[in-house]
Amino acid sequence: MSTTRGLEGIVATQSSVSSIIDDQLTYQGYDIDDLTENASFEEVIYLLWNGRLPKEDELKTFTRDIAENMEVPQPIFDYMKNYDIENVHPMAALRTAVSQLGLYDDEADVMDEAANQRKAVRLQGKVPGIVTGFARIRNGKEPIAPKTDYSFAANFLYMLNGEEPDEISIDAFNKALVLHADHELNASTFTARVCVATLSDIYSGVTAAIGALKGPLHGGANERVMAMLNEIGSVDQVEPYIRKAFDNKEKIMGFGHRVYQQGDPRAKHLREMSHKLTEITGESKWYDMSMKVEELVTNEKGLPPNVDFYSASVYHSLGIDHDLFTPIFATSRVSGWLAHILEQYADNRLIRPRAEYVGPDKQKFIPIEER
Ligand SMILES: CC(=O)SCCNC(=O)CCNC(=O)[C@H](O)C(C)(C)COP(=O)(O)OP(=O)(O)OC[C@H]1O[C@@H](n2cnc3c(N)ncnc32)[C@H](O)[C@@H]1OP(=O)(O)O
Ligand SMILES: O=C([O-])CC(=O)C(=O)O
Repeated sequence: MSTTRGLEGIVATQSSVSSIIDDQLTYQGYDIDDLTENASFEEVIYLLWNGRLPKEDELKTFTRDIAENMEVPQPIFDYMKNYDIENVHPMAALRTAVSQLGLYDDEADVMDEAANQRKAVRLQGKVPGIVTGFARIRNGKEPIAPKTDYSFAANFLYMLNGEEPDEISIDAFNKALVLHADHELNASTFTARVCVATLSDIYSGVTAAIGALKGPLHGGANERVMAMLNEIGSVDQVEPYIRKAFDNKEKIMGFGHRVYQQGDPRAKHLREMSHKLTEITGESKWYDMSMKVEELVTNEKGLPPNVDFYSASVYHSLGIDHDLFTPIFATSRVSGWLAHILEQYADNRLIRPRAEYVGPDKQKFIPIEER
């Protein structure tokens, strides 16, 4: 038996949802650059779940269908109100709430394809309300009901702030959602597929995936990027901070990637958005500091930024609390998880690899009083 640490380079399944080939990311064959410039997030969800772009009437119906499924069951909000909420991370709250959603869905364990498609719409619709509802409840405010004539991106910002969002913010948020929607067999997507390959339900699969995304080596890095920028404080402090981190062999959050060799194709879009948005807010320092960090880490360690690096200053510029960055990643990625879950169900086989045993051999049981 031979093992590959972290399953690096192992091809564990076939998938037609998204691909990374020669450092280029595509969803169902459409280049991410093209989709980021031109597509709404709803169009991308439809594409991921159906394998093709929607026609005009299909998109209208689908967009409305998701918006009409955004209301979160009140008991989930009531439960949040009983948390020791100041000590609850929003990713933990999201993980718990998605698990609870299964309790309020009569079809949770109905496994036919049509029921799974309906559950996918219900789940995708409710994640924004959970994230924004939690953010409001912890600030002593009531959750805000979605507007059925708003887009997904507009509804998220509206439910978060209780104000009609401006076009620049909606466009930036929509682009961020498109960029984060899917990413081949990343850790959280693999987790979702392993879970549902036992023929467990969609809510279990997405709950497991949220748990995997939460970690700092995966989606949890974006929140930590902002913490690092905050700690650095100003452009002239970037170099001493990063050199000290190098000396201490610390990982710089938002850099490196298991698959990309030359760089993450999503980062350039987020870099550009960060530039534009920080100019608008009059806080270019976040962009300038990020550029300086990138210059040092890329030149000296050969590590380019990944999707989590510039998304931090983008979300900060949209006025979003830093611990909501990873839940926003999840709000988008749930579309990819669901696409992979549906694909797994359509041609399922239990995922059960082997472990090479390296523990002690031929042990003999010793009675407790003799140990
Ligand atoms: C959406 C996403 O999930 S994107 C990734 C988000 N995560 C981060 O940004 C966290 C920081 N980055 C990392 O920890 C890694 O680059 C990962 C987790 C993304 C990829 O991990 P792996 O493919 O397992 O690479 P691994 O951690 O083995 O790193 C290989 C080498 O590069 C170094 N390295 C990798 N990333 C970094 C980093 N961000 N800062 C400093 N050094 C790094 C490692 O220390 C290691 O060096 P060594 O060989 O001298 O020990
Ligand atoms: O693919 C990965 O390993 C992590 C990543 O970039 C993502 O999930 O978007």
